[in-house]
Amino acid sequence: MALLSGWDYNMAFIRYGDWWRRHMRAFHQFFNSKAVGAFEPVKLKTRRQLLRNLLDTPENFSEHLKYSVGRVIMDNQAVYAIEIKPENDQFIIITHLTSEGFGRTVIPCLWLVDIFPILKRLPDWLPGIPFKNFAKKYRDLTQDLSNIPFNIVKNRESPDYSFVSTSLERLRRLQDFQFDEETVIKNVSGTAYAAGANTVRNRFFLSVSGWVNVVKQTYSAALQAVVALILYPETQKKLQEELDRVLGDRLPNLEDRKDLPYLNAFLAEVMRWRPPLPLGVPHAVQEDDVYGEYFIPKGSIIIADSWQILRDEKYGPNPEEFNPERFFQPGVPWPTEQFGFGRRFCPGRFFAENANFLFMAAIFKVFNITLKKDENGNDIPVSEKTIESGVP
Ligand code: HEM
Repeated sequence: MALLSGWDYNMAFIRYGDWWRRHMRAFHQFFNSKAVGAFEPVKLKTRRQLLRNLLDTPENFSEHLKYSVGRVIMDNQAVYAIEIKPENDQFIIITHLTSEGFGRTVIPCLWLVDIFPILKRLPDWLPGIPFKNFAKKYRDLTQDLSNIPFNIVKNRESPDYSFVSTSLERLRRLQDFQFDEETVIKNVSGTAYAAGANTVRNRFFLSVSGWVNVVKQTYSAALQAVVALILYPETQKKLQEELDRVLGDRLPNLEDRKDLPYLNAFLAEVMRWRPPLPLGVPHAVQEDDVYGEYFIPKGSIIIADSWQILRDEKYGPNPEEFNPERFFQPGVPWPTEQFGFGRRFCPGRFFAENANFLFMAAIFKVFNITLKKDENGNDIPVSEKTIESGVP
């Protein structure tokens, strides 16, 4: 379904092999644990704007966050070096529209065509085939998401400092390169742009009451952090106590991360408690395989149940309870399964974790997060059951 909806350039859907390895190499150059430090200035600039926006219109929390991550990816010295307008920007709107489609595309077994690929041969003119209509609705938009910004940068007269620009410039100087190298650059930038934006937008559908329901169908690690603070208010006190003690009056930067153990444990617990992709990305085995007493025939779809794995007893008792302190118990590991497994393990995790830290730490430092009031001044409660689908 992902390929039918135009996501063929997204690395998560490229089959393992040489073509995928070339993408991964290009991606790592820019997003490895050291290289992502280069994003810090643009993240800090974006954060200032985010805090101002939150102060002015806190009820638009979700919108502001979505804009901020989009801006970090698009901005100078990042992927494209394209300035984002403060409101109604076409590049942010397009991520918003495509991520709605992406969310439904990756839900395992939602589409019959994922189980019986032969169905894709059905002609487009046959009426009443939901997957054809869905794919048609999103295909052009999904392709625009990658093509439009790439072509803007490619057609610039002088190079800038973005990933796309420096990679194209390097290519021009090389005497000997593979003819499709430009496609790799386009695909990698398109993947980073889509993945960055989708980190913030939920891939599943939410129904929460309270002030977080201003934008329904939205979730993110950040939004789940807010839900956790509302449901477990004592956590907010501990976070703010640590931030005030360590930082005094200033806002945190990446250097401070090592001195904020409670905040780190809090962010890890948000990912364990409400992983953004509860069932990961489905994969298919390329060869017959045997696991324990199971024979797995070539072509079988494998779905990693990250939601359940993150509830394993190795994370301590009461897995449904939100408890950052579980990571201070001896032998309890830091969670990783929210980022997938093996060689397809998420390569954007360093970027995502840094952005999450910088944005969340600053928000908790300067704001108190409370429930929205109804017209009589009473708190509107938030339901703990925030994810309606995509969870086993
Ligand atoms: C909280 C944030 C994020 C989470 C929880 C997350 C999670 C995941 C998961 C579960 C996968 C599939 C892994 C597998 O198949 O086993 C994945 C793949 C991927 N992610 Fe992320 N991701 C996040 C943010 C990002 C960001 C910000 C980027 C880019 C800047 C990114 C880039 C990618 C790419 C390129 C892949 C495909 C890797 C491959 O082809 O093997 N991710 N991510």
